[in-house]
Amino acid sequence: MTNEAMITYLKANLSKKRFQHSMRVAKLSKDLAKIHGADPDKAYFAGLVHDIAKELDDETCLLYIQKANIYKDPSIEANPNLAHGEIAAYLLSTKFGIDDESILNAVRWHTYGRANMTTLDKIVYLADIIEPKRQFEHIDDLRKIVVEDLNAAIHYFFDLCVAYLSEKHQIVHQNTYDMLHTLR
Ligand SMILES: Nc1ncnc2c1ncn2[C@@H]1O[C@H](COP(=O)(O)OP(=O)(O)O)[C@@H](O)[C@H]1O
Repeated sequence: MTNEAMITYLKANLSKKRFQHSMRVAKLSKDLAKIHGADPDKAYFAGLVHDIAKELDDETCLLYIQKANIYKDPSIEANPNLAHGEIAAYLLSTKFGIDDESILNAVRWHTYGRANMTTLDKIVYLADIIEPKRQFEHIDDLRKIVVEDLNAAIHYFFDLCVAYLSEKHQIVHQNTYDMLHTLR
């Protein structure tokens, strides 16, 4: 599937806000791939499609969680839409014929990470968090660290994320701890 065809699909099927976010994540993922030695075209495409399932309601997410046999971490039990990355990878492979595992994995794990993240996984995970329209305390520091060192950026974001999630009384997905323990 070409970038153009996917952009047309996303424009027609996502809200304007989500579509524009996806375009920014695609562009930033491509730029980061050039800096950190990943494939810029794969990074662009993964960024483009990362949120293809983000606007599904909880009922539909639960359906796909069953269908795709997605592990029901307590954080997902509490918030089925948290699994939108894993659902997106399932949809991209079954409905769009995308078979590049490195792209599917970057999409699959973009929200909570996984053990042994690849450079492409890290790029899409971080691009989603720091795309130009995001705004939160310490984001400018985080943006600098992302350019220097992807692993350090993930550690830095984790501390912010834990504080943010505990404020919202949300549970950190187990994969996020696995990601941190295996970063290299
Ligand atoms: N339960 C969770 N476990 C681990 N990481 C999470 C969890 N919820 C959110 N995150 C991380 O925090 C970021 C911001 O979360 P949130 O504001 O809920 O999502 P978004 O702004 O993408 O809609 C996500 O992109 C993800 O990296």
